[in-house]
Amino acid sequence: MEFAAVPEDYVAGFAVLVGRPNAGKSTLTNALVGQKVAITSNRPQTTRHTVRGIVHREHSQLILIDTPGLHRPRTLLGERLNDLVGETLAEVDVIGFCIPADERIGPGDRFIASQLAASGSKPVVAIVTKSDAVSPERLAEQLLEVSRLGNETMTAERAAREERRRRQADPQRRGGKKKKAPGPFSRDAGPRPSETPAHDDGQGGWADIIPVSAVQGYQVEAVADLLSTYLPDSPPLYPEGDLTDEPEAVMVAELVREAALEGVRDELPHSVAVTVEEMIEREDRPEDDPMIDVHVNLYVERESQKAIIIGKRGARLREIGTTARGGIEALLGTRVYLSIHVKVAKDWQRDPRALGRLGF
Ligand SMILES: Nc1nc2c(ncn2[C@@H]2O[C@H](COP(=O)(O)OP(=O)(O)OP(=O)(O)O)[C@@H](O)[C@H]2O)c(=O)[nH]1
Repeated sequence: MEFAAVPEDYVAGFAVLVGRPNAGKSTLTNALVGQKVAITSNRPQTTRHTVRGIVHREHSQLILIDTPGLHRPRTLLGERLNDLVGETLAEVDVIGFCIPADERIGPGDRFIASQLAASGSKPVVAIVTKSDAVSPERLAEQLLEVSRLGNETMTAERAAREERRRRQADPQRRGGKKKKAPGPFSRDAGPRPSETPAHDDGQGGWADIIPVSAVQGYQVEAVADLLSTYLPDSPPLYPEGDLTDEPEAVMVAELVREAALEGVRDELPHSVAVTVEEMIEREDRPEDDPMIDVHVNLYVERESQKAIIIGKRGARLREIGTTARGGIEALLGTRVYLSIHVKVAKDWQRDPRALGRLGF
């Protein structure tokens, strides 16, 4: 691409949307990018893989990374998800913390806020999502509560940081005997660089707070503008027109997984995983009507779950296949033959080798 044509004040960089499951991250990503790239569903935690959307503007390029909901780890898989989120936070220029307008701020939000405050070095914009779902009065209240949350978590984190610094500067306060004066390379020599706040927004809380409705398109542009103000001067990082750089196979797997979760009575989002074994163009097809053979494995943890997925005489599995095939055909732009093999992989969530095989 031709960088010489880029305006002098061009900015480009990475943003990540975090928030508890169902907070509206995927829907907002899609609204910002203007095309469906992440997978949305009304079930929590469907977004396992990092899916990027790119917002191209005349003077900016905002690369959005959509992460799974940051949450308290329960299983090894949960821990992996949180690791992934931690790594992503370190790589971005700005963090958008999504908090839905139509739910009270809860322990999940507080947990995430404290994690963000502790990681400390990146500006955090609080985005109050689904603002169409509540009255203006309730929205105003929620904005106040979000601002309060920012003040509480950031202030508490700063106090804790200050306390750590004091303890390190004064060994007696740590309850031990008085030691020799610390040498220059000792841990007691003062605050370590990582404990110095790299970003101080001067407000005691969030870098900014903004309400949005991804569904009604209210303030979507404003969110893109606001996030872009935190990007560094840089030429575009991706050629224009790239909406996602996610490998197709990952999207295909997500489409199958999403279809498999729809309509399942019990919430089993962590018990289903999908791998794409093969995607090959079928030979001997007319040139104007190609077809791709897609073979996937759908893993569940128990025989009982396998029975749920397959359904009576295979009825559910056929439905899953039809729904997923529709999405995959739209994605690939050709006809698709989809075959799904349902397999039981016992306790795959707790088995690191199985997790590796499944791409985590
Ligand atoms: N009314 C309204 N509903 C919304 C809006 N944005 C998202 N939703 C709904 O909220 C639900 C969750 O949205 P997602 O975008 O899948 O949420 P998420 O945070 O990506 O969820 P996970 O993938 O589970 O982390 C879906 O049913 C959406 O239709 C909005 O602006 N207004």
